[in-house]
Amino acid sequence: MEIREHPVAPDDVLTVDDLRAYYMVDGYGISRQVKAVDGATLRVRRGEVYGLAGESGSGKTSLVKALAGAIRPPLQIVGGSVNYNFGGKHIDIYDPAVDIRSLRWRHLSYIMQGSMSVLNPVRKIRQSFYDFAFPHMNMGKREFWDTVERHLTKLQLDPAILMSYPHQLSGGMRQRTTIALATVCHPEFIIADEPTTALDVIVQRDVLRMIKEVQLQQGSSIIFVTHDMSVHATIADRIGIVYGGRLVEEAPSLELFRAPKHPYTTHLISSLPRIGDDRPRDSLPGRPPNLANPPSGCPFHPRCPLAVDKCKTDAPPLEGNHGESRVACWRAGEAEIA
Ligand SMILES: Nc1ncnc2c1ncn2[C@@H]1O[C@H](COP(=O)(O)OP(=O)(O)OP(=O)(O)O)[C@@H](O)[C@H]1O
Repeated sequence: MEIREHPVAPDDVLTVDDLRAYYMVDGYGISRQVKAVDGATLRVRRGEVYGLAGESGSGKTSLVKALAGAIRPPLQIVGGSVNYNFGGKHIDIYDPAVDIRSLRWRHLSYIMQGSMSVLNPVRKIRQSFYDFAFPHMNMGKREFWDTVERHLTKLQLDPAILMSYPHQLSGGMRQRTTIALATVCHPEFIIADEPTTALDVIVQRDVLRMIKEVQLQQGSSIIFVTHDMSVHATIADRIGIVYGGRLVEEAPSLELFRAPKHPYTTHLISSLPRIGDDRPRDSLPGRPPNLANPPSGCPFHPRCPLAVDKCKTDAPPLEGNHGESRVACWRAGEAEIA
């Protein structure tokens, strides 16, 4: 594996430039490209929680698969780059000389959607820890089990769960166990795709608290994916909004919630329930774009209340105009929160 000194920005753990990942689909003799990730450029800093938001089908999962090096056909990388800075070493994840398996668990942990299924249903939890984590820990068995128990205790999980079968745990416990498993090797970077989606609100809160705890204890950087903006408000330091396979806005969380600049973000925030305000919320007319045949210009223009002619022909670049925020919109900042 080629490991070079990282050339830039020592505080950035992840540097993504113009990443494009398409599904190459053949059906009835016709080939189509689904442009699920269409030119993503972003940075994630050491120790930060970067939230990725956007409605179903916008491309969040495809983007994080590309970031985790978990690409399988029909998804293909068609351009751009994904670079990590692990402990000062620069790793281009799509360099053929890089063995992604050697990065898993210790450097890069990917908690994929429905990840509770990694727990083998017919074996005790203990066995899953042994199978997945032990080979990466460089220690003897006794020290390994001591480390696992300490880790579980720190995350407020009873080590007795090691002797349970997955079906004996509630959904929330299973998800927390999966997160404990994914973090026992102290990875520098964690990608978690919708880890709280199937859980009720109370259990969701426990899982979020646990993820925050991992970040504080281990100093890991985290990309956290959810369509639920209220979860982002709880956990994310910065948020990227994905629409139609593109990043359309990015800002520190407080700034994004206080003063969203993209009309789509403004809509997402206006739809959040507010205490004492039970007025019905307007839904967004129209449907998300078909990424096999995306609209010309800005992907949001067919649904945008502010669209002008230029939006139909010219795709706006994702640009920062002040501070840390970036937005891709010709009419940035003109929509108001309802
Ligand atoms: N195996 C596949 N073949 C073809 N197209 C796909 C495939 N998987 C996903 N897509 C398409 O890629 C686009 C992005 O999907 P993706 O799952 O990344 O979105 P998402 O924002 O994560 O949505 P969700 O939250 O529902 O998972 C969608 O248009 C989807 O239909």
